[in-house]
Amino acid sequence: MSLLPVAEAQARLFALAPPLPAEEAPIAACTGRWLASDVLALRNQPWADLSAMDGYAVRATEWPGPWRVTGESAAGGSVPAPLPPGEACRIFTGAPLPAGADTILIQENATRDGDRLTASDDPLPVGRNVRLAASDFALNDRLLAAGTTLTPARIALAVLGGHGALPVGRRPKVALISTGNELVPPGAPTPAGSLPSSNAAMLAAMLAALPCDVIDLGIVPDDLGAMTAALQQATSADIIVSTGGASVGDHDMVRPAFAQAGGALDFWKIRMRPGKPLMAGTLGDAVFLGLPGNPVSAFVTATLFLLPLVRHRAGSAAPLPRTTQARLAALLPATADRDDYLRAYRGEAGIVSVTSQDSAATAAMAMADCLILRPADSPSAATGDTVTILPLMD
Ligand SMILES: Nc1nc2c(c(=O)[nH]1)N[C@H]1C(S)=C(S)[C@@H](COP(=O)(O)OP(=O)(O)OC[C@H]3O[C@@H](n4cnc5c(N)ncnc54)[C@H](O)[C@@H]3O)O[C@H]1N2
Ligand code: MOO
Repeated sequence: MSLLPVAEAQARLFALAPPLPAEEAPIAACTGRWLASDVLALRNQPWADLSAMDGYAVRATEWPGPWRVTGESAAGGSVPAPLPPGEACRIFTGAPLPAGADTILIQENATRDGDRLTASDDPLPVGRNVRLAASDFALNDRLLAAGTTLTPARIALAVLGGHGALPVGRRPKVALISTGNELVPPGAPTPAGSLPSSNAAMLAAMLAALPCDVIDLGIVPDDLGAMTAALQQATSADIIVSTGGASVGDHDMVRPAFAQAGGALDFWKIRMRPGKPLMAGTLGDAVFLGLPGNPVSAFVTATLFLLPLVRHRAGSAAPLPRTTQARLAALLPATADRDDYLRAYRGEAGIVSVTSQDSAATAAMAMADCLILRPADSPSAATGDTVTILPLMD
């Protein structure tokens, strides 16, 4: 198989399975999820012309008074009676204006003597300190579009629009499988020949930022039967992810085990560095992603494929990571025949790639807060050149 370009592999991955069915989730369970359909306003906001300040509702044309203070209007109280000419209504922030009033004189600029009121500042334009009915949004306005992620601000908007629950994509179940005879669980003793398995903990930490449920199926030895059984056990998940055993060595069991378990491989080997041995396919209703075992390769391929796949299946209309442009603080060598995803950080003087770009260099990876995207066959880049970067989650 020839090496597949990254964008093509991402498109093929999304084509393997549609977004999961929608469900109605209470607002408290919506954070970070994606809307399955448009959200319309069930009410006007504000519901009436409301005061934006504590003070007096008056007619601006009667400035500077004197007015006779008659009624009072407070948020949550009853709608005040219409305001006769020459009169003012004591009013508080968020309260409805009486009919006839059009402007709020704030109390700091008012002189009051009993029920006699005058303005002590310059005339105000009509409508000052008033929030007009439906000026934020009106009944039946489309507040949010399907496929939008529910940020805190959008949750506020939906709630003010009258919603207590929203239609969102179901949370994908993601099963993690670590493979390798050399691996021991985090924190366990590491006799010679063994090392702690870090990939599942790293992937779970990356996935914690997304609306999904992670099931860690633990460490599976480099054994065809054991790996086949682990994959079969994982088919109730929506996404199955393995790390390790993805390459061409005698102990790399993932591809044969996937075939043995009944999986249909869609692609293997991507034109990227790190991450070349990445593979994907379907196993029952689940989408399978086989990530390389090197921790840096697993990190980069999870950033470019696993997190986007979770977003896609959870209903995102824009599942790919965002990129931006930035200036280099140091030169970069020319690239070879694969796209480079260099681990880098944003320094005071610009972007700096970390010291080691080896796909097993975790100490260097831990310094990175972005990836520099360098297409295959790029010439060297000089200090001050603009490059494309992909900011990483903190
Ligand atoms: N002859 C070739 N050899 C290799 C090729 C190739 O094309 N031809 N590709 C290389 C590339 S690129 C990569 S990336 C690696 C990926 O190999 P695997 O996915 O088969 O990974 P493993 O061999 O199982 O492990 C690689 C490395 O990572 C360590 N590892 C594995 N799992 C974990 C884990 N859960 N936590 C921490 N560390 C882990 C493992 O001990 C190995 O050191 O293949 C190249 N070889
Ligand atoms: O693709 Mo491997 O991830 O280059 O080391």
